[in-house]
Amino acid sequence: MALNSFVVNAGIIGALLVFGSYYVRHYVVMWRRNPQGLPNPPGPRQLPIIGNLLDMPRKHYPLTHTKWMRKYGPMTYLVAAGQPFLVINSYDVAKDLLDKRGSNYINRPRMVMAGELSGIGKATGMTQSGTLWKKQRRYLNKALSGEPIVRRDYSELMIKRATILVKSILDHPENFLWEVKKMAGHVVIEVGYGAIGDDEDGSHNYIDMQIELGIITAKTVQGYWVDYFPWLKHIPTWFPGAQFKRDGLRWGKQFDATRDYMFETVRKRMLSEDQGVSLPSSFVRNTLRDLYSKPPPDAQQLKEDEEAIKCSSFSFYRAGSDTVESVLRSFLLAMSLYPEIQARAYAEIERVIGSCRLPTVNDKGADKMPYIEALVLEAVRWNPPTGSGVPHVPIHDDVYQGYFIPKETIVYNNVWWVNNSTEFQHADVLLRPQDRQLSRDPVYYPNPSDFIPERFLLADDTGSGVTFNKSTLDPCQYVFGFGRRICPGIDMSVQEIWVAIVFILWAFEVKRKGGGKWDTDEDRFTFTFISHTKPFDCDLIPRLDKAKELIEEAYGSLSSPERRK
Ligand code: HEM
Repeated sequence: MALNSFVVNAGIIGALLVFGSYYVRHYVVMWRRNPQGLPNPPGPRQLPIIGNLLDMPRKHYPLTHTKWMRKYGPMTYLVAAGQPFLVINSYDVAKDLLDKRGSNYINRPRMVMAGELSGIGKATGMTQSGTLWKKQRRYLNKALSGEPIVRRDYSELMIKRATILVKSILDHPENFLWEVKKMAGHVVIEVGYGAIGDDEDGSHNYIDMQIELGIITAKTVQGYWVDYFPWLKHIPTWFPGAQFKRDGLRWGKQFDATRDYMFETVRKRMLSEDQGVSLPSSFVRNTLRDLYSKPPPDAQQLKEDEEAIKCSSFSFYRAGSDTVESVLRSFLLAMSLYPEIQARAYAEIERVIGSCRLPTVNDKGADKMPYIEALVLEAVRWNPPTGSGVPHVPIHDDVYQGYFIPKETIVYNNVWWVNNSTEFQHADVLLRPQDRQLSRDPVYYPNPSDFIPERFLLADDTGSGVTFNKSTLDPCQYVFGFGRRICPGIDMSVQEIWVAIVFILWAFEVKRKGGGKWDTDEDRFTFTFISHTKPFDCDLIPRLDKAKELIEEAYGSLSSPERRK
């Protein structure tokens, strides 16, 4: 008994000493770097020794960030275990800091568990700024820059994948959510690697591997003590309590093995292409071909470029699937909850495309189908996939609106907030008009929790239709992030979401099935790192026999590996 209480007391004292040393070090460093004594932005009161450790959310970040917004205004500042955090709750502040001062707010947080132990840090989105990251961005930007390039290079593939999606739902309507997940995964896998699995022995199914890695990623970013106390990563794996390290190293090996396998498979086949083996176009094949046709002057640079291609192709795989799936799930849930909106969208599809041909990307455009264009934006806004953004980190100290923001602060930007106009007026801090908020701002989006594509439309002068309303804030301006780290996949995502939505509505009527409570945002969405709808059920009822025939015909003309489901 006495020994037990000694161990407990020693543990508590040890923890207090560790926290205390971080706390003291943080304030000494701040005092030295901020000689004018400028205040930090407002935030919850910091307790001695542990700072704001108890205030830090472990889940539902966007909801907690929104609460802080009501209390502290456009910026909330916290310190936990010596690590400063800033939550931006305003579009204009995000533009000022992350866009206009983008060369400063360019880094990512040091995530010891996810980045260093588990190897996820090799993904473009986690790589710190520097030569490797710049090279990765250059390759990604070249492959994805601009709507015309996306339309030219990826439309055919997206139409093929949407055809397979509709065919799969026709065959197994009960699996519609799984089929949507697969489509989102298959598009990026095929763009990246030209195949959705290893065709030689069929033993590597890339989508299963992707789902496994997704589960691991979700575990690693949950917040481990080692993220607060990086020295913990040096404790030996056999040490009691070092399970996190054993897990991290195991997961890291799995990440590396998957990344290497997928890259090397394409590279080896590409090198034998000249001997008559033909290989489908893909990001890895095309960028490696360009690289090998004009190799850099020295072997070291060549190695760096190969590494950059390997990591950036893996980013398609990791960053471009869950996010698109999230928007498509939001769209399906909305269609089941708002049948009158679905009817309006289908009327436009029927008028422009009809039932005698498949949709094509040539049907896309605010001049051709403005309602569908608005529907896509509303699906993106309704539940932004990364509600609290992906954190940025400044490399230098900064002063903004009289507040001191230390370098290495972890900066979240909350693109979500739940509110309604009454609550807005009663907010503890009155927001100035220029501190515009994001997806749930009643000033920008009246009745923000409702799914209303019309908010992006105006009745046109002739009264015969609608035109696009350019004065409504386009959610793509914030949902895809800010500054130098902005998502390189915006055009690709918007086009892919458009193709999937049009194919689904053209082929099916989405009907609500089952009960459940779907009234509020909290009833509908998970607010996890990638926020999805909660599981829901609906019937997808085929609209027309002719549509079914056209899909069967298009599907029949695909080769067998493409049809592999
Ligand atoms: C609806 C779909 C998508 C959403 C909502 C989304 C959102 C985001 C956001 C918020 C960021 C962080 C930006 C920042 O730091 O400010 C990001 C980064 C990134 N996204 Fe996307 N994304 C989507 C689809 C895609 C696709 C299809 C790709 C694949 C090509 C992709 C590749 C990336 C990469 C590589 C980064 C890291 C960029 C960097 O750190 O330099 N994303 N995305």
